[in-house]
Amino acid sequence: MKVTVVGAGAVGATTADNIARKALCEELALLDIKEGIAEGKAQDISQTAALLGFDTRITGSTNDYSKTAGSDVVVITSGLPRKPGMTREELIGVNAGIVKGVAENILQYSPEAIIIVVSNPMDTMTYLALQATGLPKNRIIGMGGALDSARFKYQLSKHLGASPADLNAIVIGGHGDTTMIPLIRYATWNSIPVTSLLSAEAQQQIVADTMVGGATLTKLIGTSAWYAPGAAAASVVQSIVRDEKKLIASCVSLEGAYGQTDICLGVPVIIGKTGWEKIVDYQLNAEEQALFNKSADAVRSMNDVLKTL
Ligand SMILES: NC(=O)C1=CN([C@@H]2O[C@H](COP(=O)(O)OP(=O)(O)OC[C@H]3O[C@@H](n4cnc5c(N)ncnc54)[C@H](O)[C@@H]3O)[C@@H](O)[C@H]2O)C=CC1
Ligand SMILES: O=C([O-])CC(=O)C(=O)O
Repeated sequence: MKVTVVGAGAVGATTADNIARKALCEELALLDIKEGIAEGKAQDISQTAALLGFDTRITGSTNDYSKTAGSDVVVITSGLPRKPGMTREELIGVNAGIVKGVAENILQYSPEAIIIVVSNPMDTMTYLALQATGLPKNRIIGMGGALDSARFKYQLSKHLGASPADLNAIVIGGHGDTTMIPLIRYATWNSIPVTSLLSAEAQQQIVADTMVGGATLTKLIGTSAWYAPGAAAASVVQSIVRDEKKLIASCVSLEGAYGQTDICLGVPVIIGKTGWEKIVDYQLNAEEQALFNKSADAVRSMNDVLKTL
């Protein structure tokens, strides 16, 4: 099994580190456009092998796509992160060109790869990757829901004084400050609905804090987060390479599911060795469906911006 991570910055390197620690593949290729960074980080992560006990062979290259040849899974993290005060959507102008170019280069050397898109604005970048590569829709997965659902569990765990591992909770919709939909009605602690354990006020606070999870960290750190994003991207890789068939909220092409077409948006999907294998219908109520439609409208207007670039 071979995995490539494009972009050896904060998120890309953390994704690679998680993949290596878990020995998810035999070969791991890191690639970046900036001279030396992928080679350096590949060496640095490789030097943890003796300490952590993994055998994954890790290579780094400066924009040499031949080194990525034959990858089964490719994670695209290349592109600008936001600064405090910015939205993810403001990154579209620079990141669209980067993601399109990277996706095309990847395809030349790894025509069978499953592509995981991380770069922001992620929903639109996933749509762009699908259009640019023309790959079957099941092989393009946008990573956002895995991270947002983990953040939702973090917020719930704080309010409940519970272990995040005892929580089941999912965020669908767009990966944006105002487009995310934490499905609190479906969230449970050890199978008990959290709605029966938390006040209405606490529930509202948890949903609101989850939605601005990325913005909150960007303000604190000065650039956007990488530990949870890297772990989340690696969890999607894991479900593919181990054919786990985990249910992970992910941004995928919708052709009627959840009432939407011609868009990539976050929905619960089963992820296995062929990519995203099926969409699970959570039977949204009228209020949730209205939020989903609003989220789709916002993402669709970002997708329209692609035509103007
Ligand atoms: N979908 C999600 O849940 C998340 C998405 N992100 C997004 O991931 C992206 C990366 O974030 P960070 O790693 O923090 O940024 P970073 O600036 O640390 O790393 C980005 C890397 O991409 C490289 N790069 C730029 N153009 C390239 C090209 N054409 N080919 C190859 N490499 C290229 C840069 O040299 C840099 O090393 C951002 O767009 C950020 O908004 C970040 C966190 C979560
Ligand atoms: O907030 C950002 O810009 C990066 C990101 O997508 C996240 O951490 O959720």
